[in-house]
Amino acid sequence: MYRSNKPTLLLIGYKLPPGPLRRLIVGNMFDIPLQKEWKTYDKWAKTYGELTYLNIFGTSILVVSSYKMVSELFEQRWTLYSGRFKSTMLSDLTLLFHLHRNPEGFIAHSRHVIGAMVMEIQYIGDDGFKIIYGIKTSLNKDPYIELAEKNTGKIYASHCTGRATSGFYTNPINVLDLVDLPLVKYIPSWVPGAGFQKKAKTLREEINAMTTIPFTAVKAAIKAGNASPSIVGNALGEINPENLHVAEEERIIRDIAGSVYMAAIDTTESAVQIFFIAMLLYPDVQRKAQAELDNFLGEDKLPSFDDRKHLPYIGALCKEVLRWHPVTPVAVPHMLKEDDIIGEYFVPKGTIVIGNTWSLLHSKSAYGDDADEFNPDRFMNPQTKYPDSAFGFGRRICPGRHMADSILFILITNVLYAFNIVPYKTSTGIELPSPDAFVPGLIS
Ligand code: HEM
Repeated sequence: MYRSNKPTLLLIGYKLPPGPLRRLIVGNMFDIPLQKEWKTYDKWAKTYGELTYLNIFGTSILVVSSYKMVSELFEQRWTLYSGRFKSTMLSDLTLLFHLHRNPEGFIAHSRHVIGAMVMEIQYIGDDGFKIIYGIKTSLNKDPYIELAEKNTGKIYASHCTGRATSGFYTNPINVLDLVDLPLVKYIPSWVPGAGFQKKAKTLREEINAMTTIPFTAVKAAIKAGNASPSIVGNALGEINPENLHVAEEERIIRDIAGSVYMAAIDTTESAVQIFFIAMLLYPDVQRKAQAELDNFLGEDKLPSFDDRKHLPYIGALCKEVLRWHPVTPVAVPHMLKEDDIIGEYFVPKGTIVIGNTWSLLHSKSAYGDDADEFNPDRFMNPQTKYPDSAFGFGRRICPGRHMADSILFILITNVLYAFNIVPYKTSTGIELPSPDAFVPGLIS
């Protein structure tokens, strides 16, 4: 394999990777399903192999479905495969989405701050978001958590390549809203089906609220002299007031904190919900985990982070939660920055590149014939691959993954130690969740 940045026209002799038949103009628009899109991606992986090529209204999409190809493209060729695609709906957004799209330039500074935020933290503890904003959250109806719950689903849905809905977004978003189709934004809003401009406006306002509200609260607290220590506070304190770019620096801090706020909450919360569903569907696993806790802790002590090394089955259970139903089953798309050659195939610049998370984490060769079942025992074998694809790929892999892992561990151990998770009883019997009932969308 070799890589070339030659212009498209010179690449005679190469073909596009295989994929479902494309229709005139719309391409594969109608091949992306409204429900459980990861199942379709999985079917494509089985039909077309490690690379599946799609095209929607002229925008190329490449689905990557093998560990070998994931490593080749997202890791070895990371300079090409780490871009973020531009969502037409969100294209006017400020730094936050520039950051997502293109990490170069002043972004080096930004990424440093994100890294510091996430890497220096082992766990959040009882104080919720104190670490980012220093804002104490309340147990009931906390406005900051509600803001995140209300909006993150929509934001993620806007980055999805399917006609997705998200758990928090009940109005379906059409694929036209989602992929980067430059001409689409010039369609007048009175054209039937083109109401996405209105949706985009609402979405922009909501994202703006998420980045601005907590940031403004921290600034007000600093001014009033009663701010708790926080990363936002520290970063603001480091700005040199004589710097000509104070406003720009503040904006960077605001948007980075906002992006962590958006990236952290809905994902982690979704993983916890998946844990509850698994415990309802697999009561034997629950009992086995509780037996491990009881054997080690006895009756007088709540589990803590330090106990992790003594609780291998719970550690395996946490990994299985991430693997069994990945929070982002169709991953967060990357964007290819230049034309590329992969073996006999040509992939054009601007292609949306999707790691096929679901298929990778349900691969029978990696996880065994029972890969569709929830079975933490598979991770008791140290040879079993850690489900890192649940956190994305290459240089874009989730920087909050260690924190997410710690949060999951402490929540799971404490819940299992104190509670039995049992199905809801109705007059007609017990109600179990269906493993097929996961909502479609980027965060499922
Ligand atoms: C179970 C919980 C979580 C899951 C499943 C998850 C998953 C992901 C995924 C799939 C991506 C995209 C990676 C890619 O583009 O290839 C991502 C990005 C990101 N995550 Fe997480 N995440 C979780 C929790 C967190 C937490 C707790 C934080 C912060 C404290 C966080 C911060 C971020 C940030 C800042 C990005 C953007 C990175 C970039 O664009 O370069 N995530 N996450």
